[in-house]
Amino acid sequence: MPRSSALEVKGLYARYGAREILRGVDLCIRQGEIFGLLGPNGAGKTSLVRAICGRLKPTAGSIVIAADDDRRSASRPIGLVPQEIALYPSLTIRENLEVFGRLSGLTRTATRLAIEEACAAAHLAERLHERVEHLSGGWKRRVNIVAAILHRPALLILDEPTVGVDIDARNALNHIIQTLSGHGMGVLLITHDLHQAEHLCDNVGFLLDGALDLQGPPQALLAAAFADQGEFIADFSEILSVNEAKMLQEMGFVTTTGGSSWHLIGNRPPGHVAEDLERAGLKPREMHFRRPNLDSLFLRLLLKQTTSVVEGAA
Ligand SMILES: Nc1ncnc2c1ncn2[C@@H]1O[C@H](COP(=O)(O)OP(=O)(O)OP(=O)(O)O)[C@@H](O)[C@H]1O
Repeated sequence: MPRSSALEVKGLYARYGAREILRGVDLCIRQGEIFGLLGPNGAGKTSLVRAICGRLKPTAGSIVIAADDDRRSASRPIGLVPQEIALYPSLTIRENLEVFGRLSGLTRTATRLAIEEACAAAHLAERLHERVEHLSGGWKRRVNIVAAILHRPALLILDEPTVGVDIDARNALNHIIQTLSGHGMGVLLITHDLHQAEHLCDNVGFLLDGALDLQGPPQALLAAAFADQGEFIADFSEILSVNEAKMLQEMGFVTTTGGSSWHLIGNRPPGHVAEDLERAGLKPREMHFRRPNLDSLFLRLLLKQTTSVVEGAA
C-alpha cells in the first residue's frame, strides 16, 4: 500500500450465513483524510467496520491498515468510537481514560502523557476530575473519542458520533475530528447526517447493495450529478391520494416514501413550478427551493436502486 494511505480495502466480500452483505468494496483513505461512509439502514456500514476491525471474516478481498511509525502501540492501528457510549459512568474522565490507555497497551507514563495531549485537543483538560455520569451526551462523546485515540491510531473509525447531540456539541465534535485529521490521522466517519458529511468530509462514498456506489469529494459528486440544476421541494400536510401522487409524478416529482414530501430537480424556474402545482389544484403546506445537496444525491441513488430492484423482479 502507498506510504500515505491509512486504510486500503480491495474487492472485499463478506457474508452472514448464506446472505452476502459486502460485495466487492473498494475503499482507500489517505492519512489526514476524513472519509464519510453513507448509506441507508441495513446497507452494511457496520459490517464493513466489523470487517476492518477483524470482527467479521471476509470471504474474499484484502484490508490493509497503515503501519505508522509514530504510533504509540503496535498492537492496535485502529481507534474505534462505537455508536453507543462505552465508558464507566461512575469513574471520572481521567480514570476512564487511564483504563482505556492501559487497555490499548500504553505504559502508565505514556498514558498520562497521551491524556494530556488528547485532552488539550478536545478541550477536556479542565473537566478531567468530573464523573462521566454527570456529563451531557456531547461531552460523553468527546471522552469516547479521546479514549479511542490515546494510542495514536493510524485510522480512527467513528460510528454516528453526532447522534442525539445538540448543534453546539456537534460543532465541537466536528472540530475535534478536523484537528485529528490535521494531525495526520485517517478518519472513517459513518453518518446519516449528510449535512455533516458534506461540510466535514474530504471524500464520501455511498454503500448500496454491498458495494461503494459513488465515491469522491462531495462538491465534485454534486457538480457531476446536478450541474446547475435546482431542487424544488413541496411538503404536503398529509399523504396524498393516488391521483394527486400521479399528477406530481407526471410533473417529474419524486418521493422515496410515497409520503408527504416531494422533490423536483431540474432547470425549471421555481415560480413556474409553483404555478404548475396551483394549476393542478395541488396545495403544498410549504415549498422550498435549494441547490441540490448530498440529501438530493442520496434520494436519487435510492430511487435508482428501488427502480432497478423493481425492474429486476419484473
Ligand atoms: N450478526 C449478524 N447476523 C446476521 N445478519 C446480520 C448480522 N449483523 C447484521 N446483519 C444484517 O446485515 C445487514 C447489514 O447490517 P449492518 O448493521 O452492517 O448495516 P448498517 O448499514 O450499519 O445499518 P444501520 O445504518 O442501521 O446501522 C442488515 O440487514 C442486518 O440485519
